[in-house]
Amino acid sequence: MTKAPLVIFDLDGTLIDTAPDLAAALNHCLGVDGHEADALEVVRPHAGHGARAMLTAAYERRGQVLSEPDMLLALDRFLGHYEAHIADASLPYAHVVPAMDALAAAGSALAVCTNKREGLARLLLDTLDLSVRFAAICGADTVQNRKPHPGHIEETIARAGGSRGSAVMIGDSAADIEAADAAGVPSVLVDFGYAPDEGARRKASIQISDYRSLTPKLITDLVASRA
Ligand SMILES: O=C(O)COP(=O)(O)O
Ligand SMILES: [Mg+2]
Repeated sequence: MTKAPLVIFDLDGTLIDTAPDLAAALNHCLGVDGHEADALEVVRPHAGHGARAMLTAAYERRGQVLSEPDMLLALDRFLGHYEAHIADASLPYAHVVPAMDALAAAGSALAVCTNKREGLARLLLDTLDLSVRFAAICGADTVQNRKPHPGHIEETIARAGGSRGSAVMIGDSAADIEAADAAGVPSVLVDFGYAPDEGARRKASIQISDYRSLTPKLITDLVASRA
């Protein structure tokens, strides 16, 4: 029997616009070190690559390289602030909640596959009252190898009780699209996320600019294209 479609969402830059709270955590660290805050638009392109990448880029902009011990201290400070303010300003992208409602009503299961730590992903989704929608929430530390490794998507599918032949990955970055490609799963690139590079655009099965395009028919067509 063919399984119901499983729609797997990346989190940062795909399902939730987390950049404002990530930028606030970064600016907290910069402030402690006596630096001026960065504007959200400067930080946004780095927001999908994790705290270490955001800190590295911010100090690079100031001509500085943090030593590993200083980086570990900054990471601790960043994550402490972020956890305490995880959904002060983070919100689901426009139209994604009705799109998930329609997918679920049409029989699709939903899951999250994120390079955020699972605990932070769950805290964010709990705070926004979204966790119950997902058959699985699979973070970077849930698996041995995170995206772009295909194992991250394969483990998400297994935990959600889905199958590779009926799964579709929705993401905003090359890591999402490459992981899907390597797992043999069709992918949808959202072009409003944090890091849609050229390679991701080429490799994605399709691109969307608006969640009103993410219909049950689009998902069944993508699944059928791999059958
Ligand atoms: O936190 C990160 O590194 C990126 O998270 P994402 O995989 O949900 O975009
Ligand atoms: Mg992302």
